Amino acid sequence: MDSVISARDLRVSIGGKTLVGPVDFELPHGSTTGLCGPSGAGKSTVLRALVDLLPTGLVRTGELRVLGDPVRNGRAEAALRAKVVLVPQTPVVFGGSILDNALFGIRHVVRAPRQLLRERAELALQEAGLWEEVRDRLDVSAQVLSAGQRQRLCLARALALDPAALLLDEPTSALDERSRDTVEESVAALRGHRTVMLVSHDTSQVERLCDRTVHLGHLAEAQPSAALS
Ligand SMILES: Nc1ncnc2c1ncn2[C@@H]1O[C@H](COP(=O)(O)OP(=O)(O)OP(=O)(O)O)[C@@H](O)[C@H]1O
Repeated sequence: MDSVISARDLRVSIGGKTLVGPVDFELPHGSTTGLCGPSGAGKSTVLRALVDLLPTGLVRTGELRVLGDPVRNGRAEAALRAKVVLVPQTPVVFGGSILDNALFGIRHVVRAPRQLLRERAELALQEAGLWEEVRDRLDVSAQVLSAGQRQRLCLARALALDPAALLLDEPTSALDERSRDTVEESVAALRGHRTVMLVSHDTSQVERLCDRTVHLGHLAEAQPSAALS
């Protein structure tokens, strides 16, 4: 078993009609893979299919394996949700403190004393490159954070779960240049020791951050299958 995620003939359909795919790819351990394609090609839908969280009516077909184990459509268990974690395009920041937000995922998944969970959350804030900016105000409301800091807080929340794969959906699309650079630095620091799939419209960003690319084509453009370059 060499790949964290393996997708074979993966499609997403609605009412029997293929909406996205077919696509084949592997995410090797420690790789950073760009998922590219024109608007509407299905990048976000593929990420949602990988975490088995498609909107009602959309159905995944084909083979999906996580750490070698097959994931049945609509039947993923909590364990899978902690192994493959999606960070959505718009950061979801809850009403509590910065620390509460970083703890939000592991608190529900890991049974351990709060102090241990806190240590994991703090390490995740370091890994996400946010620690120096928040270490003195962990108990302050997360609502005070800037857009770039919020995106890195969501990254920390995901990293605290120690996921086998991290799926990032356009993490910088809503950010100004300076915030984009800070988020990019955080993603770049994961390279080689985290397994990441990154959706981005920005081809230069994909070149900067990724070591491989999966291209999704439009069905209408008669691309029979997605290609890995
Ligand atoms: N719940 C849904 N019901 C019907 N069609 C949907 C649904 N969700 C997505 N689609 C369709 O699936 C296709 C892929 O959408 P998706 O958002 O995954 O594309 P994308 O490549 O991420 O686009 P963008 O780059 O613009 O964000 C689109 O044609 C979209 O309209």
